[in-house]
Amino acid sequence: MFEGLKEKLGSFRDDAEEAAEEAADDTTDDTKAEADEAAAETGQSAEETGNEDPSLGAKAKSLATGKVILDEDDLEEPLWDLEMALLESDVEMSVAEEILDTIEADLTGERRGFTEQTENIVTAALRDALLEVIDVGQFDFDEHVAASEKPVVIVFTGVNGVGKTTTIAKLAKYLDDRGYSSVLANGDTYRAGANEQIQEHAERLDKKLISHERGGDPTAVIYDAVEYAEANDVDVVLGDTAGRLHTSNDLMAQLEKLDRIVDPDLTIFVDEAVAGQDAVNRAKEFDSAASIDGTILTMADADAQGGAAISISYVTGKPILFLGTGQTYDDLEKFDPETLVDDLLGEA
Ligand SMILES: Nc1nc2c(ncn2[C@@H]2O[C@H](COP(=O)(O)OP(=O)(O)OP(=O)(O)O)[C@@H](O)[C@H]2O)c(=O)[nH]1
Repeated sequence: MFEGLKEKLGSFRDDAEEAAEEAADDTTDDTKAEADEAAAETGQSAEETGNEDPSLGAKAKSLATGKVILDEDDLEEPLWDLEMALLESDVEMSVAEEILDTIEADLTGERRGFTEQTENIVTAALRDALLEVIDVGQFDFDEHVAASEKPVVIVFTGVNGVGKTTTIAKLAKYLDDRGYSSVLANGDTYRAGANEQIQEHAERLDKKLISHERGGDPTAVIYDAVEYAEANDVDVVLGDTAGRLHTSNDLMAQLEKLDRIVDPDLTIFVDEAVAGQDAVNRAKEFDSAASIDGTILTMADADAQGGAAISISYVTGKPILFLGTGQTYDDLEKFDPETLVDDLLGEA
């Protein structure tokens, strides 16, 4: 998962560390030269005079503890390369800029005190920068379900063909494993074959499916599912919707009606990690049309770039809740920003 991105982050780390070492050498040389000069003037050694320039002395000394790091010029090239690498990985422009700003602020000047090796300092800056954009509005899905009044109604939105149906089935299994019953509802009354497709999953998972004829009203389907859940003590309603984005008015009208009549607890946007920047753009559009509460990215297992995973939370202001990591029902990983960042930095 995200191998290409890991490699690029690794290259930045190497380059930034090298730049840090070079800057450290320069500073040490400067300090030594100043001290030697002062010693030559008095005919004593620098240690004897105690005459080392206090600021340079402090700077050189701090290199051992890693307190003063670099100035902007030292970092210009590695940061430029990192920006290009992030954009190549389909990271959204504003997200790439935020990452660079955080790294620069962390590594230059004395904004933070470090007590470790250069390697750790660069890694810490990268970690901070990644978390800054990925860890946005994160909430615990399991806790949310536990704390919500039952039935919890979760509606899924997003364009067709991104694995939405499989994701709903995976989530039914996920909930099952945690002791929650669920009912599936096919609010995608638009697409031919949608009922049959979700029915197959429902049968395999031994779940009830509520569906209407093709062309029916999606809100009515989900409403029926809520009634079914209430009557049968079912904990969670998982409702698919048609992912049409022909005009956002269509979508808005559909979701406004859903909001008014069913009032879902969560609206989750589903898209493919592999779609990169397209997924990020769609997330923005769906969020402005439907005000999403979070995202599930499918096909993360097939995505080397990681651009969508890095960008979507920052761009929408809503967290990623799960990653789809394969084709079986168990291939759904709860999203944890720290775990992702550890993985990206090879620290998992
Ligand atoms: N490798 C991988 N395959 C997935 C993942 N999620 C879904 N798939 C596969 O993608 C294919 C399409 O998934 P479906 O759920 O049927 O999605 P769809 O019918 O194309 O479209 P929607 O349900 O409308 O999104 C299926 O073969 C799924 O097994 C995932 O996270 N990783």
